[in-house]
Amino acid sequence: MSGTVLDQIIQGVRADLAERQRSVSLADLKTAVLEQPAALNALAALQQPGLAVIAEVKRRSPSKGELASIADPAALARRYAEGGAAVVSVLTEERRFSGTLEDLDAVRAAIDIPVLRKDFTVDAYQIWEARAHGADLVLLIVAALSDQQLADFLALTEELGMHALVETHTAEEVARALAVGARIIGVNVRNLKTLDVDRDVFAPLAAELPAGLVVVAESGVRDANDVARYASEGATAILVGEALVSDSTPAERIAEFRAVAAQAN
Ligand SMILES: O=P(O)(O)OC[C@@H](O)[C@@H](O)c1c[nH]c2ccccc12
Repeated sequence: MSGTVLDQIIQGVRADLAERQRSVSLADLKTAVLEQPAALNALAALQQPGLAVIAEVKRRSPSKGELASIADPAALARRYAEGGAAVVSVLTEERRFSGTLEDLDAVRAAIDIPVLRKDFTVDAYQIWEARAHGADLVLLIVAALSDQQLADFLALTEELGMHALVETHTAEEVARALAVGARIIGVNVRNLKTLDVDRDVFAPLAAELPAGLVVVAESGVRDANDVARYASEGATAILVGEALVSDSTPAERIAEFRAVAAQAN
C-alpha cells in the first residue's frame, strides 16, 4: 500500500462504501431520512456554557490497536450522557476502528443528546446515511476533501438539518474551513497522515479562530491537566476517546473534565 496513513484508510473506506451502496440505494436512504425525526441541534448543545465534552465510542485505533471491547455501546453512551457529555461520538469506520452503523443505531436509540457519526466522509452518500441512522452531526476532515467537496458536503449536511464538525490540523486547513463557513471547527492534534500526536499544535491554530465559533480540541486528552491546558488555550469543547473508553467510571471522568475547565477559565 502506498501513500499516507490517511490515504490508506480512505482506500478501505471507499471499498466498504461501494459495498454498502450495492446493498442500499441512495433512494432507499432518502426514504429512511424522511422517516427520521428531525436532527437535534448539536451546535446549540456545543454552545452551552462551560466546556462541552464530545465523548467517543471507540473500540480500537490504527495507532493504539485495541482500546476496549465495548460489548454494549448503548450502555456506554448512557453513562457519557449521565456524566454531562454534550454530544456522543460514534466511530462507524470498520477496518481500522472496529465501528459499525449498528453502533450508531444503538447509541441513537439509547440517548436524547446529539450524536456525531464519526467516519471518513468522502461521498455525499455517507451524509445521507448518517442522517438515515439518526446522526445530528457529521465529521468532515479538511485534509481528505477538496474545497468543492467541503463546500458541497457542508451544504448537504445543513440541508438535512445537521451540523458538521470540520476537522483541521494545519493553518492552511483552518483557513479552508473558515472559507466554507464552518461554525464547529476541530483541531486534531493527531496528524492523520502519520498518526503522530503533538499537543503543541492546538494553541497557535486556536488563536487564529474568530470568537463565536465552537473550537474543539481533538485527541490526546489523557487527564484533567490536558483538559485544563486545552481550555486555557481556547478550546470551547474537547473530543475524547481513549481516556474515556479505558476508564471504569467514564461519567465521573467527564464531570471532572468539565469542573477543571471551569477553574482554568
Ligand atoms: O482517543 P483520543 O486520543 O481521545 O482521540 C479521540 C478523537 O480525537 C480521535 O478518535 C479522532 C479525531 N479525528 C478523527 C478522525 C477519524 C478517526 C478518529 C479521529
